[in-house]
Amino acid sequence: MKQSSIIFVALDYPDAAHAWPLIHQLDPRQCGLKIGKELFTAAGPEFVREVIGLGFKVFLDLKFHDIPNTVAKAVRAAAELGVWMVNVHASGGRRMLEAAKQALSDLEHPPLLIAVTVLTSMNAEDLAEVGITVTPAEHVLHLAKMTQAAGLDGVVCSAQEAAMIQQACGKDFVLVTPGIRPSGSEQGDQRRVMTPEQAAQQGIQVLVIGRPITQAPDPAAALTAIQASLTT
Ligand SMILES: O=c1ccn([C@@H]2O[C@H](COP(=O)(O)O)[C@@H](O)[C@H]2O)c(=O)[nH]1
Repeated sequence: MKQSSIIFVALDYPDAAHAWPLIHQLDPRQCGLKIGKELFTAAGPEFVREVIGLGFKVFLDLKFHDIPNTVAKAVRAAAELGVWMVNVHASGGRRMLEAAKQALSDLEHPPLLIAVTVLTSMNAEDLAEVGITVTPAEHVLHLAKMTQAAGLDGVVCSAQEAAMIQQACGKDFVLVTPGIRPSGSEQGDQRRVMTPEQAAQQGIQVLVIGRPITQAPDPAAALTAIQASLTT
């Protein structure tokens, strides 16, 4: 049986004041919250603690990408905030991934540590421009295998790559998929996309959804409709 997917709402808002109206309409038993670079830079760690205090699982999506020592310290600081999941860029390399993992090794309840493979906004042309001439899927698979070998819990990828990664890394390896677009919704800057229904059918553990919810006239209703579509 496929396990059920949990939706993390990407709170891509300019500050806490813009985020709270939606948060107050959400139920921590129904969804998690993703706090990324924009909101974290504006609202800071105290906002993260407040949201966790309300009972929400928080995915701190800061995509650390730096030298191993710096990333290890950043991941540790994120864990001490009490977040449920934190991420780094797999392209930081094996030693960076291992240092990040090691930084959490003495914690009784460490957050899930995952690595971004290829951003869902990138297609083959984008990759070629940065000197990567294999297909996005090939590069994703390479980075996913390296991430698993370094001991991390999973990867961020497109839902389009889920089956391939599950086959190579097993079903317990956590897949986190942004680039989720209900049919008819705007793709925007995303390039490797899939509908929520198709993604949920793949047994993906975490679906990250931002603008299709946050830019909807009634964001809470948009989330409810997407959740309902996953179970029908
Ligand atoms: O490869 C990646 C990694 C992270 N993201 C983040 O997910 C959300 C997606 O938002 P949408 O509005 O649904 O496009 C956003 O916060 C990104 O920073 C990603 O899209 N792709």
